[in-house]
Amino acid sequence: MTEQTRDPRLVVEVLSEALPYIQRFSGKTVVVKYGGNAMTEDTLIDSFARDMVLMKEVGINPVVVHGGGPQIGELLEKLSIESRFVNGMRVTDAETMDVVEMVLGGLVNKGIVNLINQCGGKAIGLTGKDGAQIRARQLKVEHQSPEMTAPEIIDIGHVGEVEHISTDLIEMLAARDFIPVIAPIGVDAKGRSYNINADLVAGKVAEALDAEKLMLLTNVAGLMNAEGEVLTGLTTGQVDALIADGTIHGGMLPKIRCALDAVKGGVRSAHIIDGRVPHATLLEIFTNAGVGTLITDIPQDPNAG
Ligand SMILES: Nc1ncnc2c1ncn2[C@@H]1O[C@H](COP(=O)(O)OP(=O)(O)O)[C@@H](O)[C@H]1O
Ligand SMILES: CC(=O)N[C@@H](CCC(=O)OP(=O)(O)O)C(=O)O
Repeated sequence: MTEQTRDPRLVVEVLSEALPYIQRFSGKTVVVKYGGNAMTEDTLIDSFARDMVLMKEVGINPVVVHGGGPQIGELLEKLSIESRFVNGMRVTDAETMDVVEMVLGGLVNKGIVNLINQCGGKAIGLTGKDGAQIRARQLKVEHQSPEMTAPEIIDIGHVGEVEHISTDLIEMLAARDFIPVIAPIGVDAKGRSYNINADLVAGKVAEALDAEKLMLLTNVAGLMNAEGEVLTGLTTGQVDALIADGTIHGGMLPKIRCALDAVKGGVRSAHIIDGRVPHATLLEIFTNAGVGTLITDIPQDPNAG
């Protein structure tokens, strides 16, 4: 429907319906993880940027943590650098780390910042190196292939896990009406850079900020079972079983783990939602429509002791 044909009474009704949600979330922090797979269409990126600005305008504090896996893959391919993943993590040698830092900290980060600013917001782009806000250490990955009897610990290079998040820089910016946009690059005490999965960073940032919500935007309708049905309200035991039988694999592994960890760490709710749906984040915050997979708290497994 065009602006001219839209019934003004409907617009006012919709605005009025959003009032209780605006009141409920005003002053609260919402961490939005914007995945590289959800950034594929210009109109969707634009609607995402508008949503962040609208949230800020109604008094919510959005903090964006972005990915960019496909964009890193594209540049690596152009440079003829091979890339592979173990347990959803990119094996990152020194050469790959340089590309990761260029793509995430440069192209992708500044692209999102620019779009939010074009929509009338005040976005500031940062990596975890700014203010040393994402302290990281090397991630040791446990890997087991079918032919192995026991898992082995393997070194996948400059891949990090979050040791500590300093929130002062984010809080200072948010208090001055800026929207922080954070690239998932960490740094250790010796100044070494780490490539960290963006879901893991988003989860830790949400915990450190004591966020109301963590929204993980991706390119699927939510966490799905083998039949393709969206699952919601799962127990940790059910998640473990879905991982063991291979239903949850690849990029969904870090996503579900960080959602569970975030709610365990005090974030009120975590959502895995479809970034291909226009205005997915607003639908989640301002309406009753359930979008994607919701994780509120960790229900007790019936068989847990
Ligand atoms: N059980 C599952 N339900 C939904 N998606 C799954 C599942 N297991 C694996 N996936 C994969 O996880 C992908 C999302 O993770 P990822 O590619 O890292 O996205 P993003 O870039 O948004 O972080 C989906 O596109 C899908 O291919
Ligand atoms: C260690 C690791 O795998 N890091 C990711 C960082 C980007 C990311 O997480 O991007 P998406 O959210 O778009 O998947 C990578 O190199 O692709």
